[in-house]
Amino acid sequence: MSLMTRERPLVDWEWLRGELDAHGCAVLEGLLDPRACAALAAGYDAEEGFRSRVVMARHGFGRGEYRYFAYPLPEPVAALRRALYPPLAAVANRWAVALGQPERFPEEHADYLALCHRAGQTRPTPLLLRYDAGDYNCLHQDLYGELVFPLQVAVLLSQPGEDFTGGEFVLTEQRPRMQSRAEVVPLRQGDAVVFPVNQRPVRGTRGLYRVTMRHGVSRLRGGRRHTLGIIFHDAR
Ligand SMILES: O=C(O)CCC(=O)C(=O)O
Ligand SMILES: [Fe+2]
Repeated sequence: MSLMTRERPLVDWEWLRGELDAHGCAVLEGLLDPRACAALAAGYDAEEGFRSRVVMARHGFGRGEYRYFAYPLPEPVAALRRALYPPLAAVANRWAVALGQPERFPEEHADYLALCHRAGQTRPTPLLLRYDAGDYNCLHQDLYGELVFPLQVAVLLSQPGEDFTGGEFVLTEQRPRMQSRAEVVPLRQGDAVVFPVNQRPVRGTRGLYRVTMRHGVSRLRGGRRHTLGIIFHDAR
């Protein structure tokens, strides 16, 4: 999949960088078309292609379930992971400099994965999530080892209002010695939200400071909601 057509870039990376710096998150509208969304969501029930299934209530993660894809990832998922990584790595590197962190991220995802694999993080992290009425996802961070790529993406595969109600994507930002700030991200089917895994730099009146981010999903009031999660580091 190419995120750039000759006529029009599918993603305005300049704009995205500005949104991420200013607000910590950004929405890529219509990243997947409804057919691609439906095909991915229907794949949730496939017998093969996944390495594990997690029932959230069993772990205190919330209510609902998810499945981690196995390698090789389905082509649309692999293509998205590959295509979204380079521009996000540029943001990640700027953030690392701003936060005074020593790590730098290679330009290509294959090279970053090689680092993960060398560090023993070899299991794929892209996942499909499924929520039914009453389900929710507690605020969390998707950390799976020492190596953390600081941005991740979630694509809403279902149509709000039609397939489900409630179930909003929520981000919280915990500021040092201050009260936390919440953000609800409105998404339509096929929209992707880009957000920080763990921390991000915020420009305050007295310089840069570091905030801790968490994400989750509010309770579904009805219907069924599927999401595709794209995390760029692999898991131990
Ligand atoms: O279902 C959602 O919108 C959130 C999914 C999630 O937690 C993730 O992709 O890491
Ligand atoms: Fe998550």
